[in-house]
Amino acid sequence: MNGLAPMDFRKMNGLGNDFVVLDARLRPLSISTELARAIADRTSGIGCDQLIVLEPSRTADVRMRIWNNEGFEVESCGNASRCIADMLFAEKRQTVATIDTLGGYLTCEKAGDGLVRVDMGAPRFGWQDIPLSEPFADTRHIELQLGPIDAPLIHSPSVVNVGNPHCIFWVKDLAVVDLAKAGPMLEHHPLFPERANISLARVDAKDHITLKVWERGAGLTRACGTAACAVLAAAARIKLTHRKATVTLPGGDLLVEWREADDHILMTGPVTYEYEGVLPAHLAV
Ligand SMILES: N[C@@H](CCC[C@H](N)C(=O)O)C(=O)O
Repeated sequence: MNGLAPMDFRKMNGLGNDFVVLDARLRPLSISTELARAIADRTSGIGCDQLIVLEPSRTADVRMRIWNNEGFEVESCGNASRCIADMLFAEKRQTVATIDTLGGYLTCEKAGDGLVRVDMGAPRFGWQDIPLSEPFADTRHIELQLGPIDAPLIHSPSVVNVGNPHCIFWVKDLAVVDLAKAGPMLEHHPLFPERANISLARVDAKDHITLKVWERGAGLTRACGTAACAVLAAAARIKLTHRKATVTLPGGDLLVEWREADDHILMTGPVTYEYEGVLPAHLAV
C-alpha cells in the first residue's frame, strides 16, 4: 500500500460496456497510465473497459475523465456518460445533469423507463477534426481497404469525430472480417495519428443499424455509445438511414437521433449498476 487510504469504487455498465468509477470530487487523485491499466486489467479481480474518474467542475455538475483499458486518457465515452448522469440524477434529485469532458460539455436528461438521454454535441467531419494524417476533401468515404487490392473485404469507410475518432466500414455481413484481428491493424493505421475506434456497420433499414465495434485502447466491447452516434451521423450523411435510428450492438439497443435543428446527436439508452467495493491495497490511489 502506498500510504493513502483505500478507495471506494462503483462498477457500472452501459449495455455491457463496463466501467470502474472513482469519485475524486472531494479528494484529488493522480491516475498514472500504469494505475489505470492495472485497475482495468480483468485479471486484477475487478477490470473494466474504461476507468472513469469524477472531478469537480466549475461549469458542469461534474467533470468526467476517461481512461481506456490500455491506460491512456481519452476524450469521450457515450455509455459512461449515461451511467454518470444517472448517478447525478439520484444524488441531486434532479432529472437533468451536465457533464464536462475532454470531448465536450454534455447535457443529460431522464428519458423515462430508466433510460437516459445524452446530448453528445455536433459531429465533425473535416479531415483535420478526425484527425487524419493526410487531407481528404470528402470524408464520407476515404481510401482505406482491407484484403486484396482487386477484391477488398472491406473498403471506403466513413470517418467522423463525435468527441473521439471513429472509422466505419459499411458491410452486408458483419462476419466478413474477424474484427478481433482486423481491429488492431485498422486502429493503428498510419492514416489515424491518434488511432481510431473501428466499426463494422450493417444497415438493416432506414431506421435500424447493427454494429460491431473494435474500441481504440480497449478492443472488442459489448457496446460503444460514441460509435453508435458516429455511425448514425455518418449513415444519415450519406442517406443510408433517416436521422433517427435504433443502433443494435452486441450488448443491446441505443436510440440515436441527429437533430436537424442544432446539428446535435442525442443518444438514449439504459444504465446498469453492478456493485460497489473498495480497491484492493495494490491498486489503492
Ligand atoms: N466505450 C466508449 C468509448 C470509450 C473511448 C474509446 N475507446 C476511445 O478511445 O475513443 C463509449 O461508449 O463511447
